Amino acid sequence: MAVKYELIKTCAQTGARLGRLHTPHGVIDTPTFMPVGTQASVKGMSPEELKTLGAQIILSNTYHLFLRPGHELVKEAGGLHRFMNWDRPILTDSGGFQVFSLSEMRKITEEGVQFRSHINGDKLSLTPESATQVQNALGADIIMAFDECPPYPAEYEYVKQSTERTSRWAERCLKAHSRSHDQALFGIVQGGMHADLRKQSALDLTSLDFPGYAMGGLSVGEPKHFMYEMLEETIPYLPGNKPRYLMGVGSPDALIEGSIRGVDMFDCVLPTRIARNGTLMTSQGRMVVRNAKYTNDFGPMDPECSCYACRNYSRAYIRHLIKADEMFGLRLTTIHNLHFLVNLMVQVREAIREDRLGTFREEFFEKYGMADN
Ligand SMILES: CNc1nc2c(CCNCC3CCCC3)c3nc(N)[nH]c(=O)c3cc2[nH]1
Repeated sequence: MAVKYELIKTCAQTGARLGRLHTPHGVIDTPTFMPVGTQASVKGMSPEELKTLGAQIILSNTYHLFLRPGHELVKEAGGLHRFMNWDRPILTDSGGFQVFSLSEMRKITEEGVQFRSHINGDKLSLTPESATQVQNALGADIIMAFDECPPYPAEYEYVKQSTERTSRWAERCLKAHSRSHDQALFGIVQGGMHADLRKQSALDLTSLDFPGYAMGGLSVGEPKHFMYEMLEETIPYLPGNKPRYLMGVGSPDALIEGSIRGVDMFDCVLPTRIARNGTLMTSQGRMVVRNAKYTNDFGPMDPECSCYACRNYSRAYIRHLIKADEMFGLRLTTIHNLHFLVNLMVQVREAIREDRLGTFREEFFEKYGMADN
């Protein structure tokens, strides 16, 4: 088994678990937050900086790399690890979600999805087979089944048909997956906001015995309590000895709430995306450093943070760089936000080890000010 999940312990206070995910490119401590590098780069970050802030695995994406530069080129370069000089684990998403969030003119059939490139308008298609073959060529350690993420809200009947088709697609991915690359193919549970469809999807996928399972179709605009309810309706039907990945989730409160419910892996573009407009996640809650009130503030962005940006630069300096549209400003805010979430998961793992994640949740929410996150 190329990718193996080792359950270390379950938190006595909650349903959270401490684990280690062994992959051909190294070990990942779980629960883990995975920085997103959509186009084979975590925007503005070097691999060395990512390692310094503690990233153990990063994400990339089939849809984007299929369109540009093309998976054959990445394969010719020796695969994604060589191409981007990242020698730790990589996970690639299968592209289905991005087709729907990025491209126009798309058409979905039993065969797969037809769409126009958002870059040059070319007519393209992705199927369970081709999405799997692209990911095999890219060479990530963990690859995702090709699925449809139903829109939210959506009619029950639509979600039912879509979820059943996603289960048929998952079987086709398994058949197309070439095992020569030592990669692990994870299944993706769908089912919208319907407990019965979530259960059926989980049963369909676990009958195919994947090495890991993602929960998709969430973090699509639904109220957060719907997401948490769907986790509670799904996770009991997933095997305890396999990792669980909640796709597209990464606000601090959701990482804690998801971990409490037994999620092991998270990814989100939030920290890098909000960093690019000068919004920071700090121990005191969110802070917009470009705000005029920081003009003469010569203290660190977050007094409790030990990241490179907070140790060496002031709010006034970073505010100046962002106002002056200096690239270095966005690099510093990105370094901080990624370090904040990676470090949050270090604290979550510590709390699980010491059976106090429920208490940690209360303390964190109190300080972070669970207004908007
Ligand atoms: C933000 N919310 C959200 N994201 C979802 C995503 C994307 C997760 N992030 C992937 C990275 C971002 C670009 C490179 C890889 C989802 N992906 C899939 N395949 N299926 C979902 O149901 C699915 C559902 C998701 N919900």
